[in-house]
Amino acid sequence: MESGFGVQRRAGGGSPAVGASQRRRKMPPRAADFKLQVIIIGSRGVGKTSLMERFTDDTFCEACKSTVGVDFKIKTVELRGKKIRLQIWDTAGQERFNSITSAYYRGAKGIVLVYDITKQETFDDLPKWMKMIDKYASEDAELLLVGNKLDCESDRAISRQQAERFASRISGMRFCEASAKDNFNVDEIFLKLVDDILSKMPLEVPSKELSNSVLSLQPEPEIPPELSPPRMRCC
Ligand SMILES: Nc1nc2c(ncn2[C@@H]2O[C@H](COP(=O)(O)OP(=O)(O)OP(=O)(O)O)[C@@H](O)[C@H]2O)c(=O)[nH]1
Repeated sequence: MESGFGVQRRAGGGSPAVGASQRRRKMPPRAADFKLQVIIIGSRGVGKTSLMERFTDDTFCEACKSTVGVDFKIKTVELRGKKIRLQIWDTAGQERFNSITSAYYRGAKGIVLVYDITKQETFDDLPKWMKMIDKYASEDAELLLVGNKLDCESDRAISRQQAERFASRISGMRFCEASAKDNFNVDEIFLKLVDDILSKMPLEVPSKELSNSVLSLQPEPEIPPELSPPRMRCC
Protein backbone atom coordinates (compact mmCIF):
# COMPACT_ATOMS: atom_id res chain seq x y z
CA MET A 1 0.00 0.00 0.00
CA GLU A 2 2.81 2.36 0.87
CA SER A 3 4.60 1.83 -2.41
CA GLY A 4 1.26 2.26 -4.15
CA PHE A 5 1.08 5.76 -2.79
CA GLY A 6 4.57 6.34 -4.13
CA VAL A 7 3.59 5.21 -7.63
CA GLN A 8 0.52 7.41 -7.54
CA ARG A 9 2.54 10.39 -6.45
CA ARG A 10 5.17 9.94 -9.13
CA ALA A 11 2.44 9.54 -11.73
CA GLY A 12 0.84 12.74 -10.53
CA GLY A 13 -2.38 10.94 -9.48
CA GLY A 14 -3.75 10.11 -6.03
CA SER A 15 -5.08 12.52 -3.46
CA PRO A 16 -3.93 16.13 -3.76
CA ALA A 17 -3.16 16.15 -0.03
CA VAL A 18 -0.58 13.37 -0.38
CA GLY A 19 0.95 15.06 -3.41
CA ALA A 20 1.21 18.35 -1.55
CA SER A 21 2.89 16.80 1.48
CA GLN A 22 5.36 15.02 -0.79
CA ARG A 23 6.15 18.30 -2.51
CA ARG A 24 6.63 19.95 0.88
CA ARG A 25 9.15 17.30 1.89
CA LYS A 26 11.12 17.65 -1.32
CA MET A 27 11.27 21.44 -1.41
CA PRO A 28 14.00 22.90 0.80
CA PRO A 29 12.84 25.99 2.72
CA ARG A 30 13.48 29.19 0.82
CA ALA A 31 16.48 31.00 2.24
CA ALA A 32 15.93 34.44 3.70
CA ASP A 33 16.40 37.30 1.25
CA PHE A 34 17.54 39.64 4.00
CA LYS A 35 18.74 39.52 7.55
CA LEU A 36 17.94 42.45 9.78
CA GLN A 37 18.77 43.32 13.35
CA VAL A 38 16.40 45.20 15.60
CA ILE A 39 17.26 46.26 19.14
CA ILE A 40 14.84 46.90 22.02
CA ILE A 41 15.94 49.44 24.61
CA GLY A 42 14.34 51.27 27.54
CA SER A 43 14.35 51.39 31.31
CA ARG A 44 14.09 48.41 33.59
CA GLY A 45 10.76 46.63 33.75
CA VAL A 46 9.02 48.46 30.88
CA GLY A 47 8.34 45.16 29.10
CA LYS A 48 11.12 44.82 26.51
CA THR A 49 11.47 41.07 26.99
CA SER A 50 7.71 40.66 27.11
CA LEU A 51 7.24 42.46 23.78
CA MET A 52 9.94 40.36 22.15
CA GLU A 53 8.57 37.08 23.49
CA ARG A 54 5.01 37.96 22.58
CA PHE A 55 6.14 38.64 19.02
CA THR A 56 8.44 35.66 18.58
CA ASP A 57 6.70 32.96 20.65
CA ASP A 58 3.27 34.43 21.43
CA THR A 59 3.92 33.95 25.15
CA PHE A 60 3.67 36.29 28.14
CA CYS A 61 5.40 35.91 31.48
CA GLU A 62 3.75 37.56 34.50
CA ALA A 63 6.90 37.38 36.64
CA CYS A 64 9.81 37.69 34.24
CA LYS A 65 13.37 37.79 35.39
CA SER A 66 15.27 40.97 34.61
CA THR A 67 17.56 40.73 31.59
CA VAL A 68 21.26 40.73 32.28
CA GLY A 69 23.30 42.11 29.41
CA VAL A 70 21.47 41.03 26.27
CA ASP A 71 19.25 38.27 24.99
CA PHE A 72 18.03 37.63 21.49
CA LYS A 73 15.42 35.81 19.46
CA ILE A 74 14.96 35.22 15.77
CA LYS A 75 11.78 35.30 13.75
CA THR A 76 11.32 35.04 10.01
CA VAL A 77 8.71 37.30 8.47
CA GLU A 78 7.56 37.92 4.91
CA LEU A 79 7.03 41.47 3.77
CA ARG A 80 7.04 43.19 0.39
CA GLY A 81 7.51 39.78 -1.23
CA LYS A 82 10.77 39.20 0.64
CA LYS A 83 11.64 36.73 3.36
CA ILE A 84 13.31 38.54 6.26
CA ARG A 85 15.23 36.83 9.02
CA LEU A 86 14.71 39.20 11.91
CA GLN A 87 17.13 39.08 14.79
CA ILE A 88 15.73 40.88 17.82
CA TRP A 89 18.10 41.97 20.55
CA ASP A 90 16.56 42.47 23.97
CA THR A 91 18.77 44.61 26.18
CA ALA A 92 18.94 45.03 29.95
CA GLY A 93 17.28 48.18 31.20
CA GLN A 94 19.65 48.56 34.11
CA GLU A 95 22.25 51.25 33.58
CA ARG A 96 25.09 49.08 34.81
CA PHE A 97 24.81 47.03 31.61
CA ASN A 98 25.07 50.00 29.24
CA SER A 99 28.67 49.25 28.36
CA ILE A 100 27.59 45.78 27.20
CA THR A 101 24.35 46.72 25.48
CA SER A 102 25.86 49.68 23.63
CA ALA A 103 27.85 47.21 21.52
CA TYR A 104 24.60 46.08 19.90
CA TYR A 105 23.31 49.47 18.75
CA ARG A 106 25.63 49.85 15.76
CA GLY A 107 24.37 46.87 13.75
CA ALA A 108 20.68 47.59 14.36
CA LYS A 109 18.60 48.75 11.40
CA GLY A 110 15.70 49.43 13.74
CA ILE A 111 15.44 50.55 17.36
CA VAL A 112 12.38 50.05 19.57
CA LEU A 113 12.53 52.47 22.52
CA VAL A 114 10.05 51.38 25.20
CA TYR A 115 8.59 53.14 28.24
CA ASP A 116 5.82 52.06 30.60
CA ILE A 117 2.70 54.23 30.33
CA THR A 118 2.10 53.76 34.08
CA LYS A 119 5.59 54.80 35.23
CA GLN A 120 6.58 58.45 34.90
CA GLU A 121 10.27 57.74 35.52
CA THR A 122 10.49 55.44 32.50
CA PHE A 123 9.22 58.31 30.33
CA ASP A 124 11.56 60.79 32.03
CA ASP A 125 14.43 58.45 31.14
CA LEU A 126 13.78 58.76 27.39
CA PRO A 127 16.28 61.60 26.79
CA LYS A 128 18.93 59.41 28.40
CA TRP A 129 18.12 56.61 25.94
CA MET A 130 18.17 59.08 23.06
CA LYS A 131 21.71 60.01 24.08
CA MET A 132 22.67 56.34 23.85
CA ILE A 133 21.10 56.16 20.39
CA ASP A 134 22.93 59.31 19.24
CA LYS A 135 26.20 57.97 20.54
CA TYR A 136 26.09 54.34 19.47
CA ALA A 137 23.45 53.71 16.79
CA SER A 138 23.71 54.06 13.08
CA GLU A 139 22.31 57.39 11.88
CA ASP A 140 19.92 55.73 9.44
CA ALA A 141 18.38 53.34 12.00
CA GLU A 142 14.58 53.49 12.10
CA LEU A 143 13.24 54.62 15.48
CA LEU A 144 9.99 53.58 17.11
CA LEU A 145 8.81 54.81 20.51
CA VAL A 146 6.49 52.34 22.27
CA GLY A 147 4.35 53.06 25.32
CA ASN A 148 3.81 49.57 26.75
CA LYS A 149 1.28 48.20 29.30
CA LEU A 150 -1.72 49.77 27.62
CA ASP A 151 -3.86 47.19 29.42
CA CYS A 152 -3.18 49.21 32.60
CA GLU A 153 -5.09 52.24 31.32
CA SER A 154 -6.49 53.04 34.79
CA ASP A 155 -2.93 53.52 36.10
CA ARG A 156 -1.81 55.63 33.17
CA ALA A 157 0.74 58.32 34.08
CA ILE A 158 1.81 59.40 30.58
CA SER A 159 -0.79 60.66 28.16
CA ARG A 160 -0.69 59.66 24.53
CA GLN A 161 -0.28 63.34 23.60
CA GLN A 162 2.81 63.71 25.79
CA ALA A 163 4.48 60.78 24.06
CA GLU A 164 3.40 61.97 20.61
CA ARG A 165 4.99 65.35 21.39
CA PHE A 166 8.21 63.66 22.43
CA ALA A 167 8.35 61.53 19.27
CA SER A 168 7.51 64.47 17.00
CA ARG A 169 10.61 66.30 18.20
CA ILE A 170 12.85 63.50 16.94
CA SER A 171 13.34 63.26 13.22
CA GLY A 172 11.69 60.15 11.74
CA MET A 173 10.59 58.70 15.08
CA ARG A 174 7.28 56.84 15.03
CA PHE A 175 5.14 56.25 18.08
CA CYS A 176 2.58 53.71 19.19
CA GLU A 177 1.12 52.25 22.38
CA ALA A 178 0.97 48.52 22.96
CA SER A 179 0.33 45.78 25.45
CA ALA A 180 2.54 42.71 25.53
CA LYS A 181 0.08 41.23 28.03
CA ASP A 182 -3.02 41.67 25.87
CA ASN A 183 -1.09 41.16 22.64
CA PHE A 184 -2.18 44.56 21.41
CA ASN A 185 -0.14 46.21 18.63
CA VAL A 186 2.81 43.87 19.20
CA ASP A 187 3.05 42.37 15.70
CA GLU A 188 2.37 45.83 14.32
CA ILE A 189 5.41 47.27 16.14
CA PHE A 190 7.86 44.88 14.59
CA LEU A 191 6.25 44.55 11.17
CA LYS A 192 5.91 48.31 10.75
CA LEU A 193 9.51 48.79 11.76
CA VAL A 194 10.71 46.17 9.27
CA ASP A 195 8.50 47.66 6.59
CA ASP A 196 10.02 51.09 7.21
CA ILE A 197 13.50 49.61 7.01
CA LEU A 198 12.68 47.79 3.77
CA SER A 199 11.14 50.89 2.26
CA LYS A 200 14.57 52.51 2.36
CA MET A 201 16.38 49.54 0.84
CA PRO A 202 16.83 48.69 -2.84
CA LEU A 203 14.80 45.46 -2.86
CA GLU A 204 14.81 44.85 -6.60
CA VAL A 205 18.46 43.97 -6.92
CA PRO A 206 19.54 41.29 -9.42
CA SER A 207 19.54 37.86 -7.74
CA LYS A 208 23.33 37.61 -8.08
CA GLU A 209 23.76 40.74 -6.00
CA LEU A 210 21.13 39.73 -3.44
CA SER A 211 23.41 37.37 -1.58
CA ASN A 212 25.96 40.15 -1.31
CA SER A 213 23.40 42.49 0.18
CA VAL A 214 22.47 39.82 2.72
CA LEU A 215 26.06 39.72 3.80
CA SER A 216 26.43 43.45 3.93
CA LEU A 217 23.33 43.71 6.11
CA GLN A 218 24.50 41.14 8.58
CA PRO A 219 28.04 41.73 9.77
CA GLU A 220 29.59 38.64 11.29
CA PRO A 221 29.83 37.54 13.99
CA GLU A 222 26.12 37.97 14.77
CA ILE A 223 26.87 37.73 18.49
CA PRO A 224 29.74 39.88 19.69
CA PRO A 225 32.31 37.43 21.06
CA GLU A 226 32.68 39.19 24.39
CA LEU A 227 29.07 38.28 25.22
CA SER A 228 29.22 34.54 25.10
CA PRO A 229 26.98 32.90 26.18
CA PRO A 230 24.30 35.36 24.90
CA ARG A 231 21.41 34.27 27.07
CA MET A 232 21.88 35.54 30.58
CA ARG A 233 18.98 36.19 32.93
CA CYS A 234 18.89 36.88 36.63
CA CYS A 235 16.31 37.89 39.18
N1 LIG B 1 0.28 44.64 32.76
C1 LIG B 1 1.31 44.44 31.95
N2 LIG B 1 2.46 43.98 32.44
C2 LIG B 1 3.50 43.81 31.58
C3 LIG B 1 3.40 44.08 30.20
N3 LIG B 1 4.61 43.83 29.63
C4 LIG B 1 5.39 43.40 30.62
N4 LIG B 1 4.74 43.39 31.80
C5 LIG B 1 5.27 42.97 33.10
O1 LIG B 1 6.28 43.88 33.48
C6 LIG B 1 7.33 43.21 34.16
C7 LIG B 1 8.67 43.47 33.47
O2 LIG B 1 8.60 42.93 32.15
P1 LIG B 1 9.93 42.59 31.32
O3 LIG B 1 9.49 42.17 29.97
O4 LIG B 1 10.83 41.67 32.06
O5 LIG B 1 10.59 44.03 31.28
P2 LIG B 1 12.02 44.43 30.70
O6 LIG B 1 11.88 45.78 30.14
O7 LIG B 1 12.53 43.37 29.80
O8 LIG B 1 12.88 44.49 32.03
P3 LIG B 1 14.50 44.47 32.21
O9 LIG B 1 14.98 43.19 31.63
O10 LIG B 1 14.69 44.51 33.70
O11 LIG B 1 15.05 45.67 31.55
C8 LIG B 1 6.97 41.72 34.17
O12 LIG B 1 6.37 41.42 35.41
C9 LIG B 1 5.92 41.59 33.07
O13 LIG B 1 4.99 40.57 33.31
C10 LIG B 1 2.15 44.56 29.69
O14 LIG B 1 1.94 44.84 28.52
N5 LIG B 1 1.14 44.73 30.63
